[in-house]
Amino acid sequence: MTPIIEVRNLTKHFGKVQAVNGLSFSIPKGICFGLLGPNGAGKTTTIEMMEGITPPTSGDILYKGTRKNPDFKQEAGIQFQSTSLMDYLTVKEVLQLFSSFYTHTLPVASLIEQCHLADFIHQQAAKLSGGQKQRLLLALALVNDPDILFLDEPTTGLDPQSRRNFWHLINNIKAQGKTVVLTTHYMDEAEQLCDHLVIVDHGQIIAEGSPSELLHSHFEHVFVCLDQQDLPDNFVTNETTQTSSHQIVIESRSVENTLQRLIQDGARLHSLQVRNPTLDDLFLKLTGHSLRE
Ligand SMILES: Nc1ncnc2c1ncn2[C@@H]1O[C@H](COP(=O)(O)OP(=O)(O)OP(=O)(O)O)[C@@H](O)[C@H]1O
Repeated sequence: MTPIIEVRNLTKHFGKVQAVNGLSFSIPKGICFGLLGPNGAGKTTTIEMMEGITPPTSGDILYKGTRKNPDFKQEAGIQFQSTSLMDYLTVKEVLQLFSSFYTHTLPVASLIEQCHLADFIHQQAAKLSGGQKQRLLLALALVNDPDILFLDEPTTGLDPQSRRNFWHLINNIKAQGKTVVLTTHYMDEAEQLCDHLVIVDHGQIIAEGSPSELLHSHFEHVFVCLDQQDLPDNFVTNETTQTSSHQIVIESRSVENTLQRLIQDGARLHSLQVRNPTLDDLFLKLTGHSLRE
């Protein structure tokens, strides 16, 4: 089946800065596709080129198999990283205003219900909390009932509860068969929402696949973590260890064997944690630095 978006050898220079450096990927219809990378990796520039906001320096972007598809503007919904709203309008008035820009729209009542806006429809946009504003921006991106929804770092700055609420809304949108393209630097967001991920650093793809494929193909072990002070001075292991601040992280292929040896060697286990590798660990392994740096 023709991908809904296909990107070929995309580059973008801003003067001497090479923001995007030869990206190629395809987005099948109906999935949640994520661009994951640290600040400055080129995510916003890439999504804005797909949205048609920023012209590429070189490369091609095909929508439903063609370069210039006149339907794109009617069929795409965009939530920018930051948007200025008419602060003196109420939530309902903003929704009505944006609806007037399109010929085909979803009923305002349905947007209010889908994005959980009912409790503050008469509130001025300026008075919304961070989470409420993001839900309004999501509703505005859905006004034209888009086939494809672009979300640029949609939960940056939100508290954990608001982020989870937002993820719930995105999963409902996915369940309607819409394609979602999002950028994020949160590995948990990528793991929760994305069916397929492209991990970018310095404008280039460093890994690609579903979150579970990526983790299974790069890691055969789990992490056994202990406070440094709980290990005996003479502790030696043939497993790979990393030290992060005051913690020792042992890459263990058998938790049972690692624990047995720790006990034999007289380690104290009260700070023990066993955890699976994350996308942040993968990023660290591939680039030598953390997603959060
Ligand atoms: N309009 C511009 N003019 C000059 N440089 C730019 C411009 N837009 C982006 N850049 C540079 O291009 C690089 C990629 O920026 P981009 O915003 O795409 O990264 P990002 O991954 O989205 O980061 P963030 O998560 O911080 O938004 C950065 O070095 C940035 O400074």
